Amino acid sequence: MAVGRFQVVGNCCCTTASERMRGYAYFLLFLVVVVGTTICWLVFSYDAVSLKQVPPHVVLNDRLQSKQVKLMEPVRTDVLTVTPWLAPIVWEGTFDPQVIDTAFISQHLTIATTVFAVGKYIRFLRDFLESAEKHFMVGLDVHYYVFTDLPGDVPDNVTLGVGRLLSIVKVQKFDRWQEISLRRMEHIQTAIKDQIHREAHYIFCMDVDMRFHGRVGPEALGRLVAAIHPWFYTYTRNQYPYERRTVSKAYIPLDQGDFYYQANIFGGMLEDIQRLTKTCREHLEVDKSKGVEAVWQEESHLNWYLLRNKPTKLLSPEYVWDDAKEQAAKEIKLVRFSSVIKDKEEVRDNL
Ligand SMILES: CC(=O)N[C@H]1[C@@H](OP(=O)(O)OP(=O)(O)OC[C@H]2O[C@@H](n3ccc(=O)[nH]c3=O)[C@H](O)[C@@H]2O)O[C@H](CO)[C@H](O)[C@@H]1O
Ligand SMILES: [Mn+2]
Repeated sequence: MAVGRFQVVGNCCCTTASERMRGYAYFLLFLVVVVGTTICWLVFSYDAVSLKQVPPHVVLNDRLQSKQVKLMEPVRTDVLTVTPWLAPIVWEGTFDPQVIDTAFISQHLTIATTVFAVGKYIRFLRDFLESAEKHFMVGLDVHYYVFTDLPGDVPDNVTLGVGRLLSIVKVQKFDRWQEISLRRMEHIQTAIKDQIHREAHYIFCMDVDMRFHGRVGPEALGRLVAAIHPWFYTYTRNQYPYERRTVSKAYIPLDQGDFYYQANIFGGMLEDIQRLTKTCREHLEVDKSKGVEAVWQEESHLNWYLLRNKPTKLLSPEYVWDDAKEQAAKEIKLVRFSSVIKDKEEVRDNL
């Protein structure tokens, strides 16, 4: 009896406990669904409302006097001006600066511009900024984000135009220049997420050892914008300096590739550059965990990304020339932005 009573009591207890357990499980499930839905809603609605909206169309005043375009008279016959996926390639002569300015300047756009000046590279910053003030997105609001380990050395007497401002973001200095260069993807991604997505419509990310010589205006704006490297544009794809080791996430086989893009300038809308920097950062981390560094660091990963995510606008080598190229080729009617010649051994801590 005692055993039976225990059994009865035991069974009775078991039934009650399992019902209670089931009830508890349902409650937990309900809680997970409610909390999960709320978090998803918060994340997605936050992104949707916080990203600055860009007006979708070019709106022009019909009284603007612009030269008539003629369908049978192409403006450039010496170079490719559109890709097979119908993205324009911007060259001198392919756009009317007045039309572009009229269309964009009235939209009150803010262009975030990231530039890293870490260690001795701080010496390039003044020329970069002064020349940018003369030629970069003139008439638009520009917010420079200077990433540096030396905030006190950022020149404080560069005169910025109306609507243009500069913020300093302190970063640590890594020993190897390659690490400083490739870590930019991580810093840019974090900065977009934490701050820039609320403040700007577009973002451009640039090297600091550069100088503007000519107009780089809103003709360069687009969802995803990349510049064609000035050294390799006559090469065949199997000669491009892509990463060729299969062990790297940046690997591109010899029979693939559109253009070789230079990482000195890329940009676009915040959402697009957020995705690009996140992917490159993750791939750089995977490589690092395997002890691999792509041949041209973040530039190799950028090229991998742009092969799968085609740029919506391409900048011709006018937009990323190199002072070390002795003579500009005849197809380059105007050098707009160019790498300065630097003493690599002097400015870098390692080879
Ligand atoms: C001709 C050539 O060799 N080009 C490659 C080289 O470009 P670059 O020679 O243009 O690289 P770089 O020395 O300019 O470094 C890239 C950028 O990182 C920042 N920085 C770098 C080092 C440093 O100590 N402090 C600092 O602030 C700075 O903004 C600089 O402009 O390397 C790049 C990055 O991997 C790309 O692979 C380029 O294709
Ligand atoms: Mn550079």
